[in-house]
Amino acid sequence: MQEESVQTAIAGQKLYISPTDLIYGQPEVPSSKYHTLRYLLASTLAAGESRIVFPAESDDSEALFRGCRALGSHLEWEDEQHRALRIIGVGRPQAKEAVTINVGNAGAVLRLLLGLGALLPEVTFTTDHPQSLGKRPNRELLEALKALGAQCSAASSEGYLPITIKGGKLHGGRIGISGARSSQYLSSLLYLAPLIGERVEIEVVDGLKSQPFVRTTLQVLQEAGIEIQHDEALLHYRIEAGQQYRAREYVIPGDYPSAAALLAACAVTNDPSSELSLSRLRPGDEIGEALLAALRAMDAALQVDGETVTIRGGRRLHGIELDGDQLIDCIPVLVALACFAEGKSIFYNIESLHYKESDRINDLCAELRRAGCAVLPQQDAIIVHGRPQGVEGGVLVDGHNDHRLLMALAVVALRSQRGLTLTGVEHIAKSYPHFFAELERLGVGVKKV
Ligand SMILES: O=C(O)C1=C[C@@H](OP(=O)(O)O)[C@@H](O)[C@H](O)C1
Ligand SMILES: C=C(OP(=O)(O)O)C(=O)O
Repeated sequence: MQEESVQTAIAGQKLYISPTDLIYGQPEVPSSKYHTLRYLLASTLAAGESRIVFPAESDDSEALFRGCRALGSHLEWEDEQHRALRIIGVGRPQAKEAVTINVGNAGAVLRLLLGLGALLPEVTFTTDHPQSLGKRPNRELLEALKALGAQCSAASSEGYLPITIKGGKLHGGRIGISGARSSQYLSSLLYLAPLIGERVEIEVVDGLKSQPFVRTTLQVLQEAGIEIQHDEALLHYRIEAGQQYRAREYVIPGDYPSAAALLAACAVTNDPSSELSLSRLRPGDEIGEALLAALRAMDAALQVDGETVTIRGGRRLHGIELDGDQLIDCIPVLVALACFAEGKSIFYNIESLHYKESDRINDLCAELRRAGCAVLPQQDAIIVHGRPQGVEGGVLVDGHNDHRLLMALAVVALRSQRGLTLTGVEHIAKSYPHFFAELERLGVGVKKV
């Protein structure tokens, strides 16, 4: 078996992650994927020049850049280090001819662009990830767009890609949208509604999952000068016509779900000298606060100083009961951490994890069990029986096209006796291309196999 050191994870390669007792350093946390998406779209929809400092760089960002350009905006890096992006926005999306957008594996990018794409005469959305994004539903959103006057056709009745929308002439009115499987459908309609030219009223039916993302959407829309009236429960919205997105400068904070993987990686290590310090983590972020509270509840050694979060290893962790809907993208790494906590953990209210890049309940549990963890998948929960003594490992585990599963499996490898070999590692690039290289810099043995 030939082994060499890792720089980037490429297709077809496997990575062996060693058991590791000690990690140490100040890793650079990637920029927030949630804010990059929202600020870039707001800038695309504003007439004039906007500037975005520290946009996320990842496969999802590349898909977003392609989408913004297809809507008619001009994007340009300000400097060679890619610290800031200048965007000349279009005001209202424009295209003379039919356009095609490859949205990669980026669910939120797809969903938010589906809404805005309905302002174009004809747009087709495709994916080069048919096994992942190609199997995620869009039906409810397409039905809402039809109710606003768009013609939509999809590869299946569930609204799978490829999807073609013939739009252009939309009308307002009162529409319903399901919030049961994804909040992204609602966010999509909230971005579109101000540009329709008539008042739109939206009623969320079936409850609303992932509410923190809707609050982030509303916050960004407000910063962009868009007024949305809504109730406290986030179920009813009224959006008046005649509004315009405002061009401005935005600064992207650090990404909490990426930070969650690093924090869990440190918390799982046995040596009390393990320590990571992460910066650019904005205090007060709803998902961030939920993440820190969950780690504290497990008794991880955390210290917060302004935008810097420091964590140490070598602690006996405790099992938790957690409503996972408040920090849905952080659940896989928290489940991985709970595999080494004392006692039982229950992650509940997580049914929407079935509809992510993989089935993050069944696929995650299958791989964790292979590694030696005691986890039980349920329809809307994961139950973990912690094994503080560690797990055997020494097997091949697969990421199921899913960056968050890869991060979770890497965390487990650190506390295994024989390490884990990960397949499908290239999918890490969806949100955190340098994750494995960063682990290696922090002291983890990461080898291409
Ligand atoms: O709006 C967003 O930016 C996102 C919403 C969430 O999806 P759901 O609303 O489908 O849970 C989340 O999982 C995704 O990574 C990003
Ligand atoms: C679910 C995720 O992303 P998306 O829905 O944007 O594909 C994620 O990043 O964990």
